[in-house]
Amino acid sequence: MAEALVELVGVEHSYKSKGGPVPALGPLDLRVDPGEFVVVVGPSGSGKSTFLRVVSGFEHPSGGAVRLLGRTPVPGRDVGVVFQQPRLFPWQSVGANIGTALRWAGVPRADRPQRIVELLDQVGLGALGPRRTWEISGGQQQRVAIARALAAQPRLLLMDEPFAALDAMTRERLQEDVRTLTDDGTRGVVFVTHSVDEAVFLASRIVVLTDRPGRIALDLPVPLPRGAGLSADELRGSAQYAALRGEVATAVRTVAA
Ligand SMILES: Nc1ncnc2c1ncn2[C@@H]1O[C@H](COP(=O)(O)OP(=O)(O)OP(=O)(O)O)[C@@H](O)[C@H]1O
Repeated sequence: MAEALVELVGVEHSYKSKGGPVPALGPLDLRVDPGEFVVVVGPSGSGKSTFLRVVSGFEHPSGGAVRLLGRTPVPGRDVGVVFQQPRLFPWQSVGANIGTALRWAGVPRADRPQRIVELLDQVGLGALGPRRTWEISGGQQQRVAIARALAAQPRLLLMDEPFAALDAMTRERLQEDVRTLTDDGTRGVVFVTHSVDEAVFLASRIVVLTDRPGRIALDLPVPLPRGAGLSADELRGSAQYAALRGEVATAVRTVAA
């Protein structure tokens, strides 16, 4: 079996507070392999963000072991992270924002201009490199954030409700693009959302968390077609999509009750 991108064994996390520890996550076991698009869905406060912080290494778990590509995670290495807000540098152009991410990733200066063009193309921003970040829309800013996360060519991309602040049309367009990120089978995505629709559309596998502390209530493969062929509208309109949507929505309602 190929090396796991993510391996969690008995992972749990509690926050310290004046009233004593607040159990937020686990214990849970999870393995994510290359080519998987895992969407973690759960009610508000179920530990979804905690889960991503633990996987990325920004938070050290209170118990259990986290392995990213077989090693203890180091924040900022191995993974690309996209947050709800794009967090761009407003004093830099769109291209320079991506250039900075390439510099952090250790890409030689001479190679950066070509990589900036490629990354802008990949996220559908073609000619917008010279623009300032405030001269582009919210959806375009989030595309820049995705390009920055892809700059280091990470095997694993972590996304924490990245489209929550966007209008419905922009969100759907970005979902269609992001859905293809695992198509070549080398990369994995772990995506957190509270939207069942978003989960069913994006995921190759859905993990439903229980109410706090978040444990795995349901771990469900999503057999919807991926890659070229079916249009997004056909997919969303299919009977299989509706059935899965119903199953996941029921699971989320049950754990939140
Ligand atoms: N720094 C902290 N100190 C104490 N408790 C915390 C802290 N951060 C989060 N929590 C608690 O841990 C639980 C999990 O929080 P987390 O942010 O991971 O949930 P979430 O599923 O991402 O929520 P949402 O969907 O509302 O963003 C929550 O009940 C929250 O109140």
